[in-house]
Amino acid sequence: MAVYTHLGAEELTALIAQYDVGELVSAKGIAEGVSNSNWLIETTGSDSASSDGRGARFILTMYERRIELSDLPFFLGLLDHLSERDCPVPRTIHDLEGAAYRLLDGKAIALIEYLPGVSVDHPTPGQARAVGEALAQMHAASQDFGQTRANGLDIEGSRRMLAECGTPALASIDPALPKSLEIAARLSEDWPQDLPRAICHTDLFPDNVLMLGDQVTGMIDFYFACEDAMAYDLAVTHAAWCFDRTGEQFSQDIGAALIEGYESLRKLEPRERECLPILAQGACMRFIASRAEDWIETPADALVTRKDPMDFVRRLSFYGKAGSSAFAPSR
Ligand SMILES: Nc1ncnc2c1ncn2[C@@H]1O[C@H](COP(=O)(O)OP(=O)(O)O)[C@@H](O)[C@H]1O
Ligand SMILES: N[C@@H](CCOP(=O)(O)O)C(=O)O
Repeated sequence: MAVYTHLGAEELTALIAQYDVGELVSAKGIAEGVSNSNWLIETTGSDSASSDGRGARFILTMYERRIELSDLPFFLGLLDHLSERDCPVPRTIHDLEGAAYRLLDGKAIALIEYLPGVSVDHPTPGQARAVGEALAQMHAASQDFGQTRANGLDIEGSRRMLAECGTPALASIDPALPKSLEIAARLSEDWPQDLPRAICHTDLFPDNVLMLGDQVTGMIDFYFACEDAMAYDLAVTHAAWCFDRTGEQFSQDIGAALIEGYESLRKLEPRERECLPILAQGACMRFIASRAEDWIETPADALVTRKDPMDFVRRLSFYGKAGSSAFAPSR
């Protein structure tokens, strides 16, 4: 689930009245997601690409965890920048005073364009190809964004987050988990610093991509977006799309299609290709760290499905053993 905060009908009606989107018709809490509270909002207005004669639909997001208020102009401005450049990204709906976000009881909220599509559980090579292409399009479109944000969960940030969990707490999740600390230290020492950069999504999992058939209709959840190496973003997406949920089964075909789609718009430099194995291991480390921290900090009775860090320990081990063969074209 991800509705952490209850908003009453009166509160929602008053909130929607602050936007030029018509009157509130309905608001339904959205179960998916883990970080923020989200509602699907319907209004009497028609100011939305998704309007189908029944009114207009929007996503209302209340920012709950891991998001600094000072980063919101970057995230919401990025949505507008990318959607203006025809990337499949929802735009931010600004309020009557032009503000991209508002505060409600001390929490930030934003109204976001609703995009059609569904998240796939078992992607096909055609879908992976489209995702690779959409990622490359986003990297190109972000070049003139003009704002930047550091990656707080880069390899050193991930190593620190994991270390702060403490060995006993990590071992209580799984006895094999503390070993990741040593690997994180090694990756941090060897991390490449010379790769071409752009604004990256850094969390482009299947549940953050909306699709209709083989078409990407929406890339959402840009709340980890930051400046980093473009090949790192591709490596994150590879780790997120090319395995079954638990990380036991790797699909060479999905990986090859993803990279082929990316390279149809932006060819990787030889140095970027050479670094893919270490970048993918760093990507796994980032999700091991955040999942371990969430696992330890989430109360056992919270209505949130905790994600297992071991799913990414398995991927990490795969990338460590496979090296560059994990990124080879399909046979
Ligand atoms: N712009 C959008 N258009 C359509 N559905 C969306 C949009 N944004 C979010 N959603 C829906 O809300 C769910 C949760 O959103 P997400 O941003 O991933 O939340 P969280 O940050 O909590 O992970 C998504 O899985 C999707 O179903
Ligand atoms: N994709 C990450 C978790 C981040 O959560 P999101 O719902 O905000 O995408 C993971 O799988 O660990």
